[in-house]
Amino acid sequence: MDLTVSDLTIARGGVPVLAGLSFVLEPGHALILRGPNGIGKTTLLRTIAGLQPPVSGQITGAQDRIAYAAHADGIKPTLSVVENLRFWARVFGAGGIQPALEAFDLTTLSERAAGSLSAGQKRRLGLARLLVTGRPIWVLDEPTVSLDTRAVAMFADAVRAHLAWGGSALIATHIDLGLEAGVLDVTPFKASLAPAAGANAFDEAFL
Ligand SMILES: Nc1ncnc2c1ncn2[C@@H]1O[C@H](COP(=O)(O)OP(=O)(O)OP(=O)(O)O)[C@@H](O)[C@H]1O
Repeated sequence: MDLTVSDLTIARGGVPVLAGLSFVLEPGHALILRGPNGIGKTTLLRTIAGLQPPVSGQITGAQDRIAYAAHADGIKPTLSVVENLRFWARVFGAGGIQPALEAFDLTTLSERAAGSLSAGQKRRLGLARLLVTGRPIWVLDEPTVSLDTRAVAMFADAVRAHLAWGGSALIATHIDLGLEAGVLDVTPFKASLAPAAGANAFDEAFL
């Protein structure tokens, strides 16, 4: 099933950031989300993931089908690497823990407390989590932060395998992942700014 976004307007802190955005993401395809800092990429991904409502417009095909990886890794520091994956597999009712460990070269770290991992290792665990969700649409916000060249290649391989399985991915990134993917540049959808008072509003829900 496609993920379809129609005439979407989104806001952050009460200020519209993007307006009139429409696109379709089909199974087996990836879209790279591009645009300058602060334009609203994270806001768009959060809206598609259902963490905030749109101001207007429609999102269809997203319900219970999205695995979202935000800037934060979302890992449980006191659980081991393998316990983290078991936890997420149980939350999503899926599995495939061993392949997830292997895909991100985490097998030798599987009994380590996640809180004791390096930043790049934590990021690999956060991404391995995607594989145990069983969810078809990956929505990823700067997934390669802290990753070295080898880990970026592991991640790109995992995305390719996901697409080959019939999944899809929407990825905000500033680097070239070497994927066959479309580009969604949101720069033309920048909304005109609301009055200055609105622009200063702080939205705690984003923390
Ligand atoms: N907690 C907040 N409350 C209100 N406004 C915020 C908050 N956090 C960010 N903003 C503003 O919302 C706008 C959109 O931010 P967003 O994080 O979606 O941009 P982005 O395109 O993902 O940026 P980047 O490339 O820097 O990650 C920016 O102008 C930002 O200053």
